[in-house]
Amino acid sequence: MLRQPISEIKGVGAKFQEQLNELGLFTIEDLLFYFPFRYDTYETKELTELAHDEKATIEGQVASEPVLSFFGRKKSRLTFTLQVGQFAVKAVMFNRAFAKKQLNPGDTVTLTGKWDQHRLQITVSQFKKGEAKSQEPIQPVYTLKEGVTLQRLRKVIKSAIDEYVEEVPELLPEEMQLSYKLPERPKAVQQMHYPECRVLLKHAKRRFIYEEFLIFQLKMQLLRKHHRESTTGNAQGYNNEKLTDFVQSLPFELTGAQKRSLADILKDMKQPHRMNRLLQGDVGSGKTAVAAIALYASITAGKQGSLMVPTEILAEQHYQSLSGMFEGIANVALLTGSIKGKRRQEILHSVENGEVDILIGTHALIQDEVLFQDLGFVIVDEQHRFGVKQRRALRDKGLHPDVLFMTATPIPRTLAITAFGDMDVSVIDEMPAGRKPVETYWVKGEMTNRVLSFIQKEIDAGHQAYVICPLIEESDKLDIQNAVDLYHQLASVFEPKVPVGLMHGRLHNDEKDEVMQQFAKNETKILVSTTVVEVGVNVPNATVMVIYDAERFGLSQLHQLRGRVGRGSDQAYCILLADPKGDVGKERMRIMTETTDGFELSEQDLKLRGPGDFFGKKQSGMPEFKVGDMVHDYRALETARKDAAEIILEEKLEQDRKYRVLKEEVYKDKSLLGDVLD
Ligand SMILES: Nc1ncnc2c1ncn2[C@@H]1O[C@H](COP(=O)(O)OP(=O)(O)OP(=O)(O)O)[C@@H](O)[C@H]1O
Repeated sequence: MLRQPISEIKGVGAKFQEQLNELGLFTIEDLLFYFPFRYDTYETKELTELAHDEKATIEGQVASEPVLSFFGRKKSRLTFTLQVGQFAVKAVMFNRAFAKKQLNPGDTVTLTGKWDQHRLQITVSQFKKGEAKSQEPIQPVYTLKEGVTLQRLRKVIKSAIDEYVEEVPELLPEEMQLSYKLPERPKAVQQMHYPECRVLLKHAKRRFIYEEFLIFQLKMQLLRKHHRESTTGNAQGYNNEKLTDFVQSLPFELTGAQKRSLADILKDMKQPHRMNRLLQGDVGSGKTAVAAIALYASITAGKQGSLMVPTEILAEQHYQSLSGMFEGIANVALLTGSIKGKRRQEILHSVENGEVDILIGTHALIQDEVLFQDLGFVIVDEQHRFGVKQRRALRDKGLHPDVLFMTATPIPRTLAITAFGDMDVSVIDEMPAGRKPVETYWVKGEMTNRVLSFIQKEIDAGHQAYVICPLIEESDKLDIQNAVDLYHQLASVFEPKVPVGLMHGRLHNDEKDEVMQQFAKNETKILVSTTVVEVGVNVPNATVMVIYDAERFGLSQLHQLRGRVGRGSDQAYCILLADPKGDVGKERMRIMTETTDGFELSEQDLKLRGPGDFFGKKQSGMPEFKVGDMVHDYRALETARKDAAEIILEEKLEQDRKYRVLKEEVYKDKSLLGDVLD
């Protein structure tokens, strides 16, 4: 019955039906689940608690004879004084001349309207004689379209509820409803539209938030399961002994979190299905170390591995460090867009004939000409910078390579489990021992000289510094000009005693290599750079990070930049040079100085910017929820995720009749039925 068209409802004629259709409302069910986006409450408050310029409801006694005046054509204004406790409030009503007769001095009335705190004035949009208590306290407000007024929509929804709400099917089995104390579905629908009180509304919302998240999680996890079962993958029989030797040869002991992540990865490798895992960890937490070990494991299984990174600088850096690590035990090669001609052909050839064990590179790795002999393992660093297509292209090069995505961007867990609900996630939530949090200071532009002498002091102590110049998004030309200017400026202050290097995106690759090498070898002491050093660059001797015009960066980016220092055991410093104008800018600077925890920071960033902005709109691919909010309702999201996992593990949708309705709802999504994965 709920699937019947809206026209079945009394009072919905052809025209109204069309207008409702434009709102996406076709069936009675659509209408019942067209929830308000906001609720207006007409609960009275003390005058002192009212917010200026906001809607308010007040109750008081008419204290003066209402004065009616006319202006324009047919327009009128009615004013009177309302005594509210000890305050005399001026009430103004437009175009309600009729009300003059109804309002007599001494009458108790309840007025709703826009409150002007400064003038103690209310511009009335609704009035009612009598005390506030007799008013309906909570009013639903819906998204509307031309021709559909709020009153009309409320009325039709009311009719739909009166006649059909009992037919709304219960999706959740009783045990679930009971354990979370969720109201029954038909009752909850009713409360969403016509809440009797705040508490009941809250429970109704809670119910739909959970339900929405649960269905979403079930879909994501079913996709993941399907993905596993339908891909053959390869069980990689790595050599445990060799692996242990390798881990022991590292100059440090793995942290507990690194060990746990590694165990997750190795377990996936052994499974016959394809690994699809996200390795997430704060900057400098040691993801690359884990990746290297995993790559080695794959090599001991007789496969080739590949590491794909977002910038050439990073590719070069990983190439240097992995070549060192694997010296004598594996053959590492580098392939980037700038390696051309004969050298390129040679590399391509040795990748194809299996001489190369590990290929490191940028997007160049996914080009058609690159063929592997037997690609078993692919690591994609900074995954959200790669499109889905690119990831797939690389994956398709091997038979069924295991894929590990790494991200240094501290995606809040809430978002990770939502956005990547179809992946397994390992988190490195522990820093290597001996790390000291980076001390962060926010200083005004006028203090630049003091900052420069601080840099000098650190250099005297044997350390090095990064100086990041502002990023100008619209123009990387200007960006580079900035870097060049700043470089000259600093060189004139520090050189020749203290050599300064310059890095930016427009440099030739050979030049980039050289600049980076000089800095890594401590030949240059200060590196002036644009944000190209943002990700992954690892020079543990650098202890100072100065960021010019820091207010132009988002929190996550500042954190990434800051992560370039504090990678060794020496105390490191991050200095934010900023003169933010707005509150958000100031707030960002304050947060940066207060926390070095990337996860906390990104949660804060999310609050300041909203989820859409977090990954950048285009890349976001974030699901949209009707009732739930991923940030505020993250606990419900977590619970739903766990419950969904259990339901799937125990095959309740298939086996348990109590889950039949839920199953139908989940499988309404056609993508779960066809072969549409990846
Ligand atoms: N368990 C450990 N103990 C001590 N040092 C470690 C440990 N693991 C990694 N390191 C060192 O810490 C530094 C950062 O590690 P790594 O580059 O693996 O981090 P990351 O998470 O990849 O960093 P980023 O996100 O910034 O790229 C490196 O110099 C590395 O050698």
